[in-house]
Amino acid sequence: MPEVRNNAEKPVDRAEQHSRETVHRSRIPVFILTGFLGAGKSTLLNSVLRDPAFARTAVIVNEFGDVALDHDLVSIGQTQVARTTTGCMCCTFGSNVRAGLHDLHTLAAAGEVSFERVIVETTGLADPAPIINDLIPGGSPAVGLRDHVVARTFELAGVVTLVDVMTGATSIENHFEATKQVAFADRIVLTKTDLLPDPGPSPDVESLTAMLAKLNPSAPIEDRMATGFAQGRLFDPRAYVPASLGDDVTGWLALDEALRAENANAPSSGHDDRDGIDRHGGRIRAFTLTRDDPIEQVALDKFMTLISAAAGPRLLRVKGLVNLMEDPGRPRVIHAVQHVVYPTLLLEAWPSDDHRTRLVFITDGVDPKPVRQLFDAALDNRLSRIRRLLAEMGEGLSQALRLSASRMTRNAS
Ligand SMILES: Nc1nc2c(ncn2[C@@H]2O[C@H](COP(=O)(O)OP(=O)(O)OP(=O)(O)O)[C@@H](O)[C@H]2O)c(=O)[nH]1
Repeated sequence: MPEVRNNAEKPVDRAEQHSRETVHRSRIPVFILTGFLGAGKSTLLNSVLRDPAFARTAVIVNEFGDVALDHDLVSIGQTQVARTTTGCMCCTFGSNVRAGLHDLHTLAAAGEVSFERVIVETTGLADPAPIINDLIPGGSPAVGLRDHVVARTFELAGVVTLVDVMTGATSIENHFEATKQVAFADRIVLTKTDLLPDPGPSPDVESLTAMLAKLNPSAPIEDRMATGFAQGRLFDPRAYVPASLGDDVTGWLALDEALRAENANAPSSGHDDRDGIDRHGGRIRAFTLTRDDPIEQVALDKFMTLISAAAGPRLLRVKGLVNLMEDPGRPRVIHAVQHVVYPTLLLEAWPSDDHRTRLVFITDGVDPKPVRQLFDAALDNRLSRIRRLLAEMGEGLSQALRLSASRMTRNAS
């Protein structure tokens, strides 16, 4: 197990002090739980929600793309309440975190629910700036009664960022969203240290920790797998003070406001294009593969192996519920994060009436069409078609890689 130290003594003391203060708050604390795709947000959230101390917790889960799956994968207890929002929260104009909070407030005012904290799980691709701006005094201006109600009722109390030790460094190097998630954190948690090949100090984790400390010198860094790690403490109410996180953070918040103001003033083309800002550079795609009939385990395994070999790190995330022919009453949950395919989990029952196989893909520059074709060919065991598609995908992907490399070279010169 790597030794992960708190990287800055003074700010840790300050953060601890905030946590210990008995603050009589008039507003409900809201925590942002973020981290790049597959970092382990839902896993940690599920674990926290099982703690009786978190019985009065409301959850907002935001998902990239149109198909919500996390609401089936985040298990809430009887007294907890969850809301799912689809469409990337950071790209939605006037981010819909305020809409979600207002919805919770309305339910609470009607006496239908009661909660003492809210945890917002962002998409793995979220740029935290617009979400934070919607929740802090002096951030995005309140437009209308709804925003005023939210500002009077809720306050941002912390930003917890998870970093996967297997893929964290690559994600930070390749995706600016991952960098910003780290920089905006007031708590950082390393996940998946149990997957490291050797117990004991790891040079990779040490260099990742140094990278994180450089991006964010004040947030304490903890290891989710370390003895004594207290996940509940991550959600101790405290004051979230962006200015204490450095100039980059305050600059990004200001830039976000300017971007939103510019977008709001842009003339409408009639296509409602002011509804959102694509902050992910147009390359990131989310799509879903579905199958009505149960599928064979062997076909599923074949497809997952082929697609992860063909698309490699451009396959940012796959998650899904699978209806297996061998055991149709109990869905399998599958997860892949970049090149890492995780062991399949078994659910004892379907979480809803929808028993179709649904696989959500988030990719970087990978066209959905050949992925769909490969899925169909693998499930129907059409070997010659699989071979042809793989050859075409290989060529298509290497062309895409060459293009983006030449674009990067042009931009750099
Ligand atoms: N071994 C190990 N696996 C983990 C850990 N945390 C998460 N996982 C696994 O990593 C995969 C992704 O975890 P999730 O919790 O779904 O990740 P996420 O951040 O919610 O994913 P997105 O919402 O898609 O960004 C799942 O297979 C988890 O079981 C960990 O600390 N150790």
